[in-house]
Amino acid sequence: MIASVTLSIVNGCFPFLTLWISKELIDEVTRFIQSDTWEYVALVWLLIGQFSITVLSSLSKNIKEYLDKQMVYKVEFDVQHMILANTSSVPVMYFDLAEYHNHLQRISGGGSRFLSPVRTMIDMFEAALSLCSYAAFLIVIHWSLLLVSLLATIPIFLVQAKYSQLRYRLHVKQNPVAREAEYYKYLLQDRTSAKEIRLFGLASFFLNRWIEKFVQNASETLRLERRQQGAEVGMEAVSSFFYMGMAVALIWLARTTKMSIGDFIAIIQAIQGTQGTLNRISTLLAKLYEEKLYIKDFYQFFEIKEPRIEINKGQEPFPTPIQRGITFENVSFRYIHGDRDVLSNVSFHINPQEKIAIIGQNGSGKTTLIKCLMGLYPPLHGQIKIDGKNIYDIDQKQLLSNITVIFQDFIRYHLTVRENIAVGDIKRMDDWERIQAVAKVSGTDSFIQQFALGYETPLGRLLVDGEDLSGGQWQKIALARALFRDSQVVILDEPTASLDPIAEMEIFQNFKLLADKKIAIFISHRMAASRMADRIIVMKEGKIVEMGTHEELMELRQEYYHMYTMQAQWFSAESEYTKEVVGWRN
Ligand SMILES: Nc1ncnc2c1ncn2[C@@H]1O[C@H](COP(=O)(O)OP(=O)(O)OP(=O)(O)O)[C@@H](O)[C@H]1O
Repeated sequence: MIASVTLSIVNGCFPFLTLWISKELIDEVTRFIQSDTWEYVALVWLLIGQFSITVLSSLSKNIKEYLDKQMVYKVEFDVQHMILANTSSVPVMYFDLAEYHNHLQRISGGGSRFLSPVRTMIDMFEAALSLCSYAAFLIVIHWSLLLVSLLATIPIFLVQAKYSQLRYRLHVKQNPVAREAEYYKYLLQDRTSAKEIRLFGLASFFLNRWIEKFVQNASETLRLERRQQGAEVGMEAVSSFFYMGMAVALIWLARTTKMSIGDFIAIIQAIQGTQGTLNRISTLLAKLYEEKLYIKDFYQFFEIKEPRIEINKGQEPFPTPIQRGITFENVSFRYIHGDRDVLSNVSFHINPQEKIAIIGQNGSGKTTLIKCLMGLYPPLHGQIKIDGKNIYDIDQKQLLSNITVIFQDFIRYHLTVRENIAVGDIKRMDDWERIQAVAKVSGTDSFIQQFALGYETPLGRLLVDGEDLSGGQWQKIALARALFRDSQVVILDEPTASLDPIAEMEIFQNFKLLADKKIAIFISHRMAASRMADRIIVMKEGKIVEMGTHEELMELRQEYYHMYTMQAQWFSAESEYTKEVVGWRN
């Protein structure tokens, strides 16, 4: 930036130098033509001088242009890097906060916000230079001329500063509406939503929503703009009034003193020049003020501290191998904006190498329980312990690397098959043998062999030649990824929801093998799968209502029994359900 500013000052000198050397050259050429002698040394030097100035001027201009571009990239890089470093490391709970997303969107304008004040300051520097020369001229005539010129600018500056602040406040207020508009735009542009938008004929519905939100923001902005323009006209009238007073005073001076017409015109021009420059400085100052607000907002984003979000600062190592197991002690949890406990007083213990199934109706808190175990969501009350150590005392990296989870909404990475599996343990990216082994166990290998590029086939539609997979095939890839990571605890949240019955059967047959010597937790709505577990936890409305083996729970004849028999009845020709459903056909 310093180099760029220096070069703009240097560039400003070149026109004077060019003018001067052209004048000298013309004089020298005239003298040379009229002279009888061949004295050409001075002429040659002047030509060399002109050549050098042209080259140097071009060099300096182009270096400055390059430096400016480099500055844009550097600032853009730093800004984006800071944002990405933040979004990829803040506690996951921040993503549940709408304010976080609003703030993120406000600052995502990029590096231009940072470069703009730099340009404004350079402009101000130039304006200040010309102001100095006008001011010097006016002070020589009378100091009051400069004072009145300064006073005349104050109203305009005040209006501009006020509206800069109003514009910033409006921007903050409009942010949620802008995000909403963005969402409707996304729905209308996104590949995955394209089918359903057409199926339900939602295009004009979302388009109208987008128009509504867009127009709402645009009309508010324009209303403010109109008010500002009106206020500026008023303030300019006030300034002109000052200047008119000065003009009258000058006319009176011209009449009563010996001021020449030339002096009078020069003073009027100096006053006009001062007025113009001061107005420009005032506009630039207001702009700088507005830019300051945005930059402050940018830095505030990185200082957000949500008191309700506990940061995991544990240092202790993860117990390896786990010897006593995992314990939930009276754990209660509530989402940050929630008004009820999603988990309440949950207590249970999992022994080393035990296989646990968690079942329960939709929304009963199964996934939330897993998110708490991973240390992503701190309990409101109670503790989660592994071998007696509170998970918040364990180093977070170690905790996460010892727990593998496949969530229902796992990521479908637009990477190659090999990379999709290997991201499960990025350090072992090149462990070919293991990649192939887990691909075989998860059932991925059989369909990968059909692709010409095999494991190097890009998946998804982002890359050229990318292959898209079916829901079940993606799920197999996710399963392979989880297996690739050799952790002590494996958690599968609805692992087989998209799998066909044969694949599901295979996965469950392999499950004991896959999770051998590990603690395994799986959440499933397929009641039959829960029979594989050593113990079953039944959840209802955030509480554990039953716990035991399949046989024990069946004997209890309560929640589990009802859920199990209800599903089993679908397959029994004698059951009431089957008779009713078959009855629909008749
Ligand atoms: N990020 C969140 N913010 C606020 N509430 C949430 C959030 N995630 C889940 N919930 C609420 O917490 C409750 C439990 O959700 P959870 O996902 O744990 O249920 P689940 O038992 O896994 O359900 P399913 O069987 O449908 O997957 C639900 O009522 C849901 O509305």
